[in-house]
Amino acid sequence: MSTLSIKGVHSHYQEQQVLRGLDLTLAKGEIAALLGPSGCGKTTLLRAIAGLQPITEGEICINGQILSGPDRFEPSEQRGIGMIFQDYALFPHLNVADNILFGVKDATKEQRKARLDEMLSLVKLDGLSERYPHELSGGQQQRVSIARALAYEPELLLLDEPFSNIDAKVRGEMMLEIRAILKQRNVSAVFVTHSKDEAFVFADKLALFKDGYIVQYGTAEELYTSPKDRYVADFLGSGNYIPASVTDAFSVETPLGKLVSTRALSQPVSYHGEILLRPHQLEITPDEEGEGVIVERRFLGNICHYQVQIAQQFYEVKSQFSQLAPGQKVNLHTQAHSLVVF
Ligand SMILES: Nc1ncnc2c1ncn2[C@@H]1O[C@H](COP(=O)(O)OP(=O)(O)OP(=O)(O)O)[C@@H](O)[C@H]1O
Repeated sequence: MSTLSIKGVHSHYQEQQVLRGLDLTLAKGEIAALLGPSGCGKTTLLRAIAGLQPITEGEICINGQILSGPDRFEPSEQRGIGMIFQDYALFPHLNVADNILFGVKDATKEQRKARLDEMLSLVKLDGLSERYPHELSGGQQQRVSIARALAYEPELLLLDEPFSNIDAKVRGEMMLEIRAILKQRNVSAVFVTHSKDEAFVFADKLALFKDGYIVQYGTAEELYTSPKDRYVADFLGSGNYIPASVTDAFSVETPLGKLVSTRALSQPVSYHGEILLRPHQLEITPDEEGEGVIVERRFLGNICHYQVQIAQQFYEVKSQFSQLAPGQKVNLHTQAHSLVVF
């Protein structure tokens, strides 16, 4: 049984429809990222799951129990959900221990002490239980907020842009650390972010939003390698779009010649469209008789980014081969892979 199940959810603010029929399921221990540009409805869905936003159609269930539905609305505090916010929302007048134990009711003094020690060790804050929030770094405050949410043993954890106030240098490490804690406790989580890079690092599945819809839901790899449309493809990374005609179930004819797909194409023979080639999928070889010419080169450390012109078309290429200079004649190739045709 999935921990979280969202079916046909709609929600409005006054007259404005903000969520337009969302479906999403999350298995026990899975982490989903709600990803998309500003104003597309990510936070509204998170609030609806938490019971802080009413829904007008559909249902939201945890472990098969309806929390929001046509005739049901479970109050937020009875949903068994923990929340972690961008600004941590710690109580400034409570020390670390009291912040962490705030939601732990119905427990003896010994149980509370044991839970506190377990949480402090989990988030690596042993010895800091007497400190107040203003005596901690941003990263430490974030860890307290995680300990507080987990101390309450939620079925589901909701995180609203939890890393946006963390210094870029420690952000990556912090994300991996929190992900490891959630995996260790087998806690399911839903996480809101604008950033595909954060979603790639932190989540098992991505729900890409657009104007109140989820355009595609799946693993990062599925969305990256098999995007449903150009919106998904572009959100997850840059790409070259090249005119293409389907010649048989596995190949297309393009200005770069015949390209072969390792997976059957869904379009019929004679379909005219475009194929997506990511910059790293193009290989560049110097060739004085080549059809292409390098018009721009940017050195990025471990790779070089080239812009190559062939006839009227420009191609973005990322290559580990850094010896080429503007003006150099080249050819472009791609290895057989699962081609994406739109
Ligand atoms: N309290 C509110 N009253 C009226 N409209 C709101 C309210 N909160 C959000 N909205 C509107 O609902 C839509 C979705 O907002 P939401 O906050 O869910 O987007 P988001 O994807 O989380 O954006 P962001 O990434 O900027 O936080 C937007 O058009 C927003 O203007």
